[in-house]
Amino acid sequence: MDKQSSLAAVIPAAGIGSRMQLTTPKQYLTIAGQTVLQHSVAALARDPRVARIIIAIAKADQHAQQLHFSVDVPITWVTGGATRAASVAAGVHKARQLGYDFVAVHDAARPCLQADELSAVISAGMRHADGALLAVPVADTLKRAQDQQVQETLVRDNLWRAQTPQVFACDKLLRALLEVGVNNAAITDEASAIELVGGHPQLVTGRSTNIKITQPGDEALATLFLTNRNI
Ligand SMILES: Nc1ccn([C@@H]2O[C@H](COP(=O)(O)OP(=O)(O)OP(=O)(O)O)[C@@H](O)[C@H]2O)c(=O)n1
Ligand SMILES: C[C@](O)(CO)[C@H](O)COP(=O)(O)O
Repeated sequence: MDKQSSLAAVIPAAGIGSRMQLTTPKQYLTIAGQTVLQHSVAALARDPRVARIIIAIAKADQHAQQLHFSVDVPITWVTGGATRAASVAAGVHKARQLGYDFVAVHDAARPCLQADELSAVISAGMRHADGALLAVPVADTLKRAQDQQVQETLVRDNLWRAQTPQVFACDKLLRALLEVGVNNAAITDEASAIELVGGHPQLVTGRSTNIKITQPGDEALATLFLTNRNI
């Protein structure tokens, strides 16, 4: 019988959240009774295929050790890097060291992920050679501007907003991240690293409720989504 493929989740949680303009990094904000990171960990632990959760935190982090995670999945901590891609690479490297075949990378700052979204992207990512990511088709009319004056309206056909989780074979993702370089500003997500080495990850339609807490006000929206699961 074939060995069953194993999957670890990797959570980049080493950012400072500068756009939120808070003194505490956004992953440690408490919303709906738990920190944003605890919500994200709980969301990932809901899929039985997630065998371990690897969390990349900043070297000087003083918040993570104070948190309790009520999940059955083992948690491993690694030190993140100066960029999101460097933090992800540290987590994927650990996943490979521990013998996992696949990784599901999920931003600490996306606490509203739902179980069916996670399940769909894991299935697609383990099936497609170039992996898969959750994404939402662009619904608004798009303008390119200069000095806040419209220069042109873009054709929005086939444009998607990338989210996480993004699911790839460990070896493939690690090789791509190292080849394109973790300090490369073009690498804003895992799929972009795979694209730059010639891959075509599969898009899995998610929901707009899977927001990334990025700017002031996003935490109120996330609270609303977490407390009203029928939205
Ligand atoms: N060096 C970094 C930078 C970001 N992240 C993580 O990547 C996710 C998404 O990044 P982003 O929203 O850009 O977070 P920050 O970099 O913290 O925010 P900002 O850009 O506003 O400073 C977050 O969970 C963040 O903690 C990370 O692990 N390591
Ligand atoms: C990975 C990501 O969340 C997908 O939308 C996003 O690319 C992170 O980007 P940011 O520039 O760090 O906000």
